Amino acid sequence: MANILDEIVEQTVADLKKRKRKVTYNDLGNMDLFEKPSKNFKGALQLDNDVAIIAEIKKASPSKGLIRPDFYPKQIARQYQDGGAAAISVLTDAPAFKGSLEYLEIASKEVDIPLLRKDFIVDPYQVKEAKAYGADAVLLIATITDGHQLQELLHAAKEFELQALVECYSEDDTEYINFDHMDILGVNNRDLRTFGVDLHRGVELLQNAPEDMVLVSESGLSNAEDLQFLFDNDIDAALIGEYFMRQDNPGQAVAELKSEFKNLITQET
Ligand SMILES: O=C(O)c1ccccc1NCC(=O)[C@H](O)[C@H](O)COP(=O)(O)O
Repeated sequence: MANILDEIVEQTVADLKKRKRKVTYNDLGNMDLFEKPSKNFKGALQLDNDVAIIAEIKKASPSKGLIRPDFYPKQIARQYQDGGAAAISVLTDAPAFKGSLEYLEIASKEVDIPLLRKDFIVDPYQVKEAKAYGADAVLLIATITDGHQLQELLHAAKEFELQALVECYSEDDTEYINFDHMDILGVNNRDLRTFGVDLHRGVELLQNAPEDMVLVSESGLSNAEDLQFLFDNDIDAALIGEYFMRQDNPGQAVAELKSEFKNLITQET
């Protein structure tokens, strides 16, 4: 059955054709940020006695429409860093999320914490593009690639010194992927047919991962109890977009969430 990802990928492939005509694969290597040394995204997610927060710059989404009308990516990136985010995810898909590669570039020039390009990556060109616009890591969605394509994209990430967060949606994905060539695994808690989120299902799926994998829970997270649940299940990081983007000061919201979570786990021990 076709789902929202099929529609997004179809659009991505069409847009990609146009972008490749404007900026060739070789041209990407001549862009200023291409030479910027990559930061350690994976290392930033491995905190002692804590759940790392990957805060997302997200203007809109297919499930919620426009989320943040007053949208200033430079300010948001700075606030996220000041609020204690371990890393920032930047949505660069334009048609479905009103994102842009420019937001990635802006964030890269503003902050020192690692940046994840969150998009629907199906072509090594997009991996090189991520590097050229200042990303330190890329999101690779297992569901929209076959095993061979995923390996090709992981290889491209390695070539451009980017780390990869491989995202799964269901058991079908975790069953076919080859864990040998990856070290950060995410599960998206969102059901692509209903857009409902189920944190427990996501955490259950992450329990199947090899022991040394860095684990990320994505979508629908919004409070300290959610983080506590992840912490109790040995999940390393939480990727949070909408909740922060709906707050007046997204960075302050990161700081408050971190502090509430700390209080909770202090009570627990
Ligand atoms: O956000 C959506 O509506 C969406 C729909 C279909 C595919 C992906 C989608 N979102 C991308 C993401 O994975 C989220 O932006 C990210 O995990 C943060 O989620 P949230 O905290 O719920 O904004």
